[in-house]
Amino acid sequence: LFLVAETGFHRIYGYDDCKATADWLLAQTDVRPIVGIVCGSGMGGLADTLKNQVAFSYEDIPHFPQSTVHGHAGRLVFGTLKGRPCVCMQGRFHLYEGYPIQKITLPMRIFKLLGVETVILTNAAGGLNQDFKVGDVMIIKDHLNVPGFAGNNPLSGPNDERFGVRFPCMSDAYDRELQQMAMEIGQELGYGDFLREGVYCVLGGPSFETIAECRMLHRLGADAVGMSTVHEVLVARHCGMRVFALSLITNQAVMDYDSEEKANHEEVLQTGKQRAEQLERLVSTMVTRIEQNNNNDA
Ligand SMILES: O=P(O)(O)O[C@H]1O[C@H](CO)[C@@H](O)[C@H]1O
Ligand SMILES: Nc1nc2[nH]cnc2c(=O)[nH]1
Repeated sequence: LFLVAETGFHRIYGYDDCKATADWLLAQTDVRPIVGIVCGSGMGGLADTLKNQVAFSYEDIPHFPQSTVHGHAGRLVFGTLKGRPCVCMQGRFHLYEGYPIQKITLPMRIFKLLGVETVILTNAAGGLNQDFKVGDVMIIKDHLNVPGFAGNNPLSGPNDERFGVRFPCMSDAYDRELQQMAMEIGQELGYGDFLREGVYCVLGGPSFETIAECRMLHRLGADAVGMSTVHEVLVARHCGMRVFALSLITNQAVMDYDSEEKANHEEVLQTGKQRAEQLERLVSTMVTRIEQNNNNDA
């Protein structure tokens, strides 16, 4: 019964709710996705590259939250990428939208119950690493979960063993093989000049960081800062899906009191547009190889 318990004002969606939503979706499409993709701010074009689409507006999907942020269309798109069955969130949810953290990550559990094995997460982020430039693509190798330090973790609350263990390991959160694969594909596609790797730090937002905050995060080992992804990674790993994540560096975090730069969402969306095609090619090539990897394993 605790699965439908209330925490404070918010209903927790449990296994049965996630299953009901997954079954509702599966009843309306023949696509059986093995890869789930989440589009970051301004990167929704990725979803448009899926062929043979069956798309659902978030408002029509039982238990699904609604997108409220510009650059997040609010559609769940099923289809194929180079023949491989995928599902793609054209728009994600963020803490600052006011949703309880468990609701932000609900789609990851629905992905799992749809049959998804590998999740590819994308986001827009500010560059803290001084070697990074706007337009760089950072393969995420690790994260700093700042809201988690204060107890704001989507896995808080009763644990349902059908999803995963009470205390999941996170030292292997980002699949090393997939990171390697992305590097190789990036080199093959001629993206070596703007492909990086690094540590992503999540904050609650919606305000962008102060100069002192950027300096602090940089000293703590973060290469990029944003307001998403990490919560999804925690829930995806908890239920045993493989995770690959990347950040598009859409702006330079301001680290210097002499700087005239000001972070803003328009710049974030604009950079997304400029790199859209290359990101789409990188992700779709990865999807092709992920399938091959699984076949090789079999
Ligand atoms: O992380 P995504 O969804 O790409 O969005 C990023 O861009 C927005 C700020 O411009 C924030 O929501 C931040 O998290
Ligand atoms: N927190 C944060 N999120 C972002 N998303 C895109 N750019 C940024 C940034 O500079 N800071």
